[in-house]
Amino acid sequence: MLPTTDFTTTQAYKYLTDHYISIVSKSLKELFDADDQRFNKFSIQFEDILLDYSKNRINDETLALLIQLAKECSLKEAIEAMYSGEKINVTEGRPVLHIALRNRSNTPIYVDGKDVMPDVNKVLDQMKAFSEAIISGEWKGYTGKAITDVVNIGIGGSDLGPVMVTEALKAYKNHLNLHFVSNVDGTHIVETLKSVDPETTLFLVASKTFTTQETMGNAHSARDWFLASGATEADVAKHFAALSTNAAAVEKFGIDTKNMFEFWDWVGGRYSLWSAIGLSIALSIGFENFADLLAGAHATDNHFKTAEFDQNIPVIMGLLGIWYNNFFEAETNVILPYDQYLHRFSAYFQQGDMESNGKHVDRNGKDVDYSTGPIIWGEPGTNGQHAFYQLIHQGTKLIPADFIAPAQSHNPLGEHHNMLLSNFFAQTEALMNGKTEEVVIEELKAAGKSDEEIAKIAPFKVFEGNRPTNSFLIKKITPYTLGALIAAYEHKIFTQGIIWNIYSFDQWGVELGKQLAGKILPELKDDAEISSHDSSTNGLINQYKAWR
Ligand SMILES: O=P(O)(O)OC[C@H]1O[C@H](O)[C@H](O)[C@@H](O)[C@@H]1O
Repeated sequence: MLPTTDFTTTQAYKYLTDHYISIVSKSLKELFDADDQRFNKFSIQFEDILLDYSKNRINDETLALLIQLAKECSLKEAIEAMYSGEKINVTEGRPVLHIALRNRSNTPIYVDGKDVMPDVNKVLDQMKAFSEAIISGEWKGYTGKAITDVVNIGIGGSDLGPVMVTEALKAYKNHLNLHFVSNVDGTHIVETLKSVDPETTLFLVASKTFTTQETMGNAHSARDWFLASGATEADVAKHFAALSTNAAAVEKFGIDTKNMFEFWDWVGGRYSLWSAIGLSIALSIGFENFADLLAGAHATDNHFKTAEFDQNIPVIMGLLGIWYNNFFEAETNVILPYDQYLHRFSAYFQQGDMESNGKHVDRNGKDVDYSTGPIIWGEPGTNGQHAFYQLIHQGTKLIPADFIAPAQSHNPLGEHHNMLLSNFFAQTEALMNGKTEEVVIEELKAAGKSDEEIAKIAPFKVFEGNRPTNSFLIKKITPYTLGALIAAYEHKIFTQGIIWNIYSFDQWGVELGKQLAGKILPELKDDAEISSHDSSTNGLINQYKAWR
């Protein structure tokens, strides 16, 4: 079972509270001046990933105390509990085993006394055979033509992972055109169907529960569109496959269970890209590349389980996040990939992190009196620099930032990659060092400004710096390194959830809105005036009825 320690009652937390006072008065620049070994000390290389975390507001003592905190919160035991298939998702009564989906060494993992690996491998074999048949053109649509387009219909965890990874690995893409429909807004499916041909399109209905309103709505509309093209019910089997844990609902929908790719309730939706939900990834980049993605994640799983905490990338990421969240009172964490292919990476971890650790009740069922999961956001560099970096550099909020960049580009083009990386290096340096008033004055003098002009403008040009960053330099974004990176972020979330003493693998907070939407939907059927809600909701519904 997971520990239930309140981390604010640990010795380490008390020491960290005092230690914070000594660190907060020091600038990063001073910390670097005081220790020429910072980079060597505070960086970790794992496989082809280098994490430099030296530009954080820490010193040796901070790190030692944070590691002590992890130990006092029994992080090691919690990792063991997850990996051994204990039902650590207590509120849903399930184990948490996305690690089993990428367990390429096939060591047995038991759930209720049964090794899950044979079933995992069976579905992987099914995905391999299916994706190869589609990619090679051996699989034919109902008029005998090969498949050219794949439409994944899913939302949340059944959409964001496949979207993020297929975009991130576009350089490995084959001839198939991938489309993703998630929003219940009819625009999404209508616009997608405009660009595909029913004779050559494969629909993947991706839903863990196979009850999600949006996905079921879109899947029904896709099937209606398919049948309206002249295809028959018998043709559905050639054009629809299901990725789900719910065989009964798949059958009820009319998808042949031969075309169903199964996964299990111990896979959380936001951790499911490694499961059958990743079929669109395997179709887009081929099964071997998908297997490499799993292998990269497996390498990180082993690293997380076995590396000492001071050499453990997910543990360090998690602890630094706690340092800022709970001592510096930072509210957000920005993720900034300097790689256009990674443009959905931050959006993916908005769900991964915020749905996991956006909780205010601890594992004892009590309200917490400390801050838990941060707000995750971000966009690729360099675009973000020209949009919101102003606030990161000169705003009033402390925003710890993760910078991610590949050393090798898939698209070497003239000086582009050096230009991109020069920005990547420059930003973390600028955030750390800032720019003093003296330097600003020097610059203005050199530009020929008068003393009066300088006095007027100088304050606005000062950067206080001292803004913390992590830098991930990755040799190249390959399926393997991407798998390793995603898994590192996943385990960072786990680390933080354990220390905050919350359950990271349920998501009750998304239910209320769904329930209420279910009540309101029948009220929208006719034009009768509504008075069953508060005045705001009534007013909005009635105006909607008047205008529609
Ligand atoms: O895969 P599904 O069962 O369709 O669920 C799709 C998504 O919807 C839910 O509301 C959850 O918040 C997500 O965690 C989940 O990924």
